[in-house]
Amino acid sequence: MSASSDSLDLFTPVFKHFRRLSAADCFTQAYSVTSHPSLFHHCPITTSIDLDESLGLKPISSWSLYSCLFCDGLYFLPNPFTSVGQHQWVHRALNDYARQTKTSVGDNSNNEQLARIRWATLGYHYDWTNKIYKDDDHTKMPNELAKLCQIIMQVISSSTNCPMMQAEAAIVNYYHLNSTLCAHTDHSEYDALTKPLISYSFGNAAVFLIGGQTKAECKPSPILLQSGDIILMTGSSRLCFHAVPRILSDPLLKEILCEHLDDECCWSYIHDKRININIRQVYS
Ligand SMILES: O=C(O)CCC(=O)C(=O)O
Ligand SMILES: [Fe+2]
Repeated sequence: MSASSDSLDLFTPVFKHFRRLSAADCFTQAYSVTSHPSLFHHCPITTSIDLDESLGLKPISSWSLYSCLFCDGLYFLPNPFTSVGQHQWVHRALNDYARQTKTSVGDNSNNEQLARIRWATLGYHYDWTNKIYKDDDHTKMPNELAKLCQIIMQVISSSTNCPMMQAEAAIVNYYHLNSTLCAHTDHSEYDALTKPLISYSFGNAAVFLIGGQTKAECKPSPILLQSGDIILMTGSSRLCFHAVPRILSDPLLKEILCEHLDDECCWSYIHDKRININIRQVYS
């Protein structure tokens, strides 16, 4: 008897493929603008905004924005951060976000717990057990994170037909080199289909897989995410299955953060980790 289309899983075999692949082959097989230019469509940026220095961004005139031709509604903004900026965001994720809020290792992480931390939540806290947000479980969204989200949204939505979004909840994911994130969809936000989700990567590289709204719809596509890269999921991509099968030690990381190697604490953490910060609007 053949598998019904509902039970057909085109996602897991690709996840397993990238789990097993050599790091060198992951770097070449996962899509980037340089390795697979025909899969990315350049979207000219038409806006100019004065940037607050605390955001650690390069001038907008130097950014390149792409829509991903392999996934409708997915946008890719290769690293718009300065190396000082990337360091600042890693520093905030470790020294502020991991210590002040709810995390996988309790509310007040010390240095030993920091090594074990897997996630932190900010703004409306995600309840992982019940897969909901509660309107009475909320801490302040850090100002600089809300500001960063607003600038990125303004640039992308003025250059595409992507709607704006308010930063109401953030999940910070802390990955070791052998960590994975299983296939899932992010559908707990009230207006998930019309409010985009922004996702920032810092530290080592990752293979990010994005497929269809069911695992049977299509094979997932692999994207290479490196330090500073931003993706935005809107439209139909917002509800697509995605996963991180692989974290890759990035030989360029030392060079990117080299000016800041005197910050021993940050480097000793990030040299074999990846940090992902993703931002959502919870309520409509
Ligand atoms: O680490 C990533 O790039 C993805 C994280 C993610 O999908 C999530 O937290 O929902
Ligand atoms: Fe997700």
